[in-house]
Amino acid sequence: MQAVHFGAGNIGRGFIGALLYQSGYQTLFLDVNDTVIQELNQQREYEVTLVGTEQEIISVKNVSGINSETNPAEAIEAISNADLVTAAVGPNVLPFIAELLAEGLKIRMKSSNEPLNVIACENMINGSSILKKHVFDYLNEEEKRAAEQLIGFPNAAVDRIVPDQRNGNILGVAVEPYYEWVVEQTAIKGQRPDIEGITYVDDLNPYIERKLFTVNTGHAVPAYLGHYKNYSTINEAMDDEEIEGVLQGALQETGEVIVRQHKFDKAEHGAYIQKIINRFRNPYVSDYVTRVARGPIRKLGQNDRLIRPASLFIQLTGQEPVNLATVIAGVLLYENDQDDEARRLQEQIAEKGYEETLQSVSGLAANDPLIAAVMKQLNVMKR
Ligand SMILES: NC(=O)c1ccc[n+]([C@@H]2O[C@H](COP(=O)([O-])OP(=O)(O)OC[C@H]3O[C@@H](n4cnc5c(N)ncnc54)[C@H](O)[C@@H]3O)[C@@H](O)[C@H]2O)c1
Ligand SMILES: O=P(O)(O)OC[C@@H](O)[C@@H](O)[C@H](O)[C@H](O)CO
Repeated sequence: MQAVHFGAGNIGRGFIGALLYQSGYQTLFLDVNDTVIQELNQQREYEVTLVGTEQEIISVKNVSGINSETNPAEAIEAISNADLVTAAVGPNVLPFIAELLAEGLKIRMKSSNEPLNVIACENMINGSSILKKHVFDYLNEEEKRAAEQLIGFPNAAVDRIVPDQRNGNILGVAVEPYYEWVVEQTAIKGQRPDIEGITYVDDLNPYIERKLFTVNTGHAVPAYLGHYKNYSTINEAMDDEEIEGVLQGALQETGEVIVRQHKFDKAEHGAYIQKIINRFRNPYVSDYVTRVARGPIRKLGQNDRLIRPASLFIQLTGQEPVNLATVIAGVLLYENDQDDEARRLQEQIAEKGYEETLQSVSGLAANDPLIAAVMKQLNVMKR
């Protein structure tokens, strides 16, 4: 079985590629990083090291790559012949892979009636549905009708902490042992892909919101407050009692929302929160605050890990989400010249000020109580 995966980065190699190999797939990675593609084609395998109290090494074999920027024709052909397409390129990159994907799907739909599923494995709500919309921009009406019949875009939630690799080994990845890959089975066309480790569910919404608003909201706390306090790694930030306090508080706030919205059991959710916090403390995983804080404009988006649960918390409880407001203030204070979005955010702040910038990137109305709550915390932090 042949899988085509967009994005041979951290999660692509450290999670999706490993599970696909263990389930018997040959995986062809499409990426624009030529060094990684060349190395994949030379080595034809790489190691994923599960780091915890004990180490385990998985040799991921049957892999190859195509530089989809310099060699689009081969990439399109590979897509047209695939048994499964997956992607982990980052939410902002999905529009840029859509045309190539659409070209591959057009060829496939002309030559075969075999269904195909495309799974976007990004930290976002409705990632595959959003990718589908971008792909459909490149199809005519007849192609869209055929694609509605044959091409599934099931949404997914993926969870495994895969830090940037700084060990000089281009392909090898050190990852935490924990993982979760939940896929919306109702949107699948044809047979469910038989991948060991996927949990299929009818309604993904509770799972993606629980993941995004616990793991990713939580992760944002040591990232932004850690950077604010001059720590460089998540582990260092996790040793700071004040940060730990905001983390616990923020996850109580998002927990209130998740339990009420999705009827999760309160005690079970409490245990889930503590398990997540322990994952951030894993001393064997060395993760930099700048990776976890990357893309601050995206992270202040209306449906992302901070604004959405904070808004829902206000709506549902009528109270101020003091801890989430503190993290959002931390995002507004995030300065990092190496991060394009952080630079752009600070440029906007210099031009329009914090309040107007927050409104424009989050889509919140000027009189939204969350804006006032964030400004209150920002003033405390700037003192
Ligand atoms: N790293 C994690 O811990 C983790 C965990 C869960 C989910 N995710 C999500 O997975 C996605 C990828 O994250 P990552 O950490 O692997 O990032 P990454 O930067 O390590 O990998 C992204 C890869 O996409 C490639 N890419 C960029 N533009 C491309 C294009 N046009 N076509 C093909 N490839 C392209 C990049 O070269 C890179 O190799 C994000 O949405 C992230 O939120 C990451
Ligand atoms: O990938 P991002 O930028 O959306 O978020 C940064 C981290 O929180 C994220 O990559 C986590 O490590 C991952 O989501 C864990 O499953």
